[in-house]
Amino acid sequence: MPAPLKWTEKYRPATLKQVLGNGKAIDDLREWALSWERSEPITGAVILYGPAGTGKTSAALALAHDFDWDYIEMNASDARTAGMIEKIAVPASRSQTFSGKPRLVILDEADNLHGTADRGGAAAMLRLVRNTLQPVILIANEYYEIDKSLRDATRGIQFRSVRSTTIAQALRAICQAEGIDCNPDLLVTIAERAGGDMRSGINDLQAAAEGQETLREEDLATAQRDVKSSIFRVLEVIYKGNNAKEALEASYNLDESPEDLINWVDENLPLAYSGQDLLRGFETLARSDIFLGRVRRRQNYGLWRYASYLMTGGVQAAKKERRHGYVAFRPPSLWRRMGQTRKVRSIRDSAARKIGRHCHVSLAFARSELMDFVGMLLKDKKGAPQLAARLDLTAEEIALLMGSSPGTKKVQNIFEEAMRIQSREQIEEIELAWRKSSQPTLNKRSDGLLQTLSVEGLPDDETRHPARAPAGQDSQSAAPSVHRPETGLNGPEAKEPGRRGRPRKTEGEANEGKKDIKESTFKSGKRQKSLFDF
Ligand SMILES: Nc1ncnc2c1ncn2[C@@H]1O[C@H](COP(=O)(O)OP(=O)(O)OP(=O)(O)O)[C@@H](O)[C@H]1O
Repeated sequence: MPAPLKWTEKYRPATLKQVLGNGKAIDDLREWALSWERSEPITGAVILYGPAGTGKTSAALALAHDFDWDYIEMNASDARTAGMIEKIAVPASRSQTFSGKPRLVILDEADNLHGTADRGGAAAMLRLVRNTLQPVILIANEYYEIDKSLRDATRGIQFRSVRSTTIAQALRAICQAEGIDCNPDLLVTIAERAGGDMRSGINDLQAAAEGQETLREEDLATAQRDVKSSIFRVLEVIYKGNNAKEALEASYNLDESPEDLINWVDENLPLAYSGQDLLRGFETLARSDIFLGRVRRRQNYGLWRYASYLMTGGVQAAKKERRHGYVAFRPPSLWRRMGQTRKVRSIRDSAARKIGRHCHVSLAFARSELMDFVGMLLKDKKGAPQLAARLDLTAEEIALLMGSSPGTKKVQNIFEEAMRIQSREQIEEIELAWRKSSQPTLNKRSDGLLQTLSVEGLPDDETRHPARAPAGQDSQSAAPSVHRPETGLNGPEAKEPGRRGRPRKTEGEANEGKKDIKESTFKSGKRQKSLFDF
């Protein structure tokens, strides 16, 4: 059964007028857009910043709708940010649309670059906003987490928490649309609890009211209790309760997979148990881990059930001695350690994946046998850019393979030259496609021609062009969405439920996006020079 549509998506404002509150921010945004319409832009880019759930992303999307602009949207916090900004957002920001109207470039989570120490991404974003020929909107929660140079090059527009009366008004409208009879006092309670976060208010209302004819106080209380079913409460039930079924059921409401939950139980077991209880507890946990291993090896998720029984009810049953007193639970230290090296590991794996794909060997083989070899090849000044272009390496990957830092001139030169090689190849492909085409005039039947070109005309060299690469693990997450007003792709289904910020795309959606990128590339065919003029 498909997951029910989140009300936050169902009722996402379609126009700027529908974005409630933050009148000054909306006026500033509109004024900036009008300056672009007059071709006298106040600034190339603006940063919409402020607390979560206050309508920043909605306002950016609504702006594109109101002005009938194409838009391309990317999540800037992705590990491959620098490369994707250079390859997708920069060309999009420097090329004209077929209609001649501006194309809005939206980069969500622009402040997360700093957190992931992605200096390459920050530098790419700075280049983007300084050289853009198209309007760019950066979205962030923390203005001061964004590099100062980036702040100086843009205009900041602040979004503030939404007033509870405004949230209550939105909740009332949703209740009416859903045909639910809602007591206004209850709506005010939900709105006040939301603390200025409209998304949170709408989510709370949905949790309490969906499927009901009338919203009652008890529904609200139950929904609140469910929300509070946090990992700490589940740990409490496991270690302190004496009903195995209850321990298992408590874990059902958690937003954690058994793979994550076992780390929590493992970390906190020595804090909660001692002596023989601790020994038995770890024995049970070890058995649970065996099932998790089988799930991973066989991809048989049915076995999660046994792993979950053992790590919740099983661990609870291992306790013979009743314990009292407060235990300060803590998150798994394994995660803390892994978090410190996660970035490096993800760069290493993504480089190995690209090498493996190109050499037709497994990721493991590429990692253990070929990485050093490729590193050596990259030290050859002449061949390095060509190799980096073939493998589609990012600056971080080149640096890792060469054992240097991404900021060094050597690495930057290879990366930039590789980008130029890729761009040249793209132009050649486009020219080839044009030559192949039997209908060279754009004016007549241009849409059909563009369709033909984008679907059939291009040789599909997946390895060189990540925008067209097969939706592997990494390309999936970084794939941007390109939208044209007439395609109607910007519907509510575009966002994955339950995820903050922009959605990760499914394979199908990512491929859809890639086809659109091709189309919009061709739509700007008239201005190919600027499109590839890095
Ligand atoms: N000002 C608003 N008016 C109407 N609806 C809103 C408003 N703010 C948020 N919402 C609702 O909350 C949802 C999430 O809002 P949105 O994604 O625009 O928030 P955001 O400020 O970009 O949050 P984040 O910083 O977490 O990305 C929207 O889909 C919409 O349903």
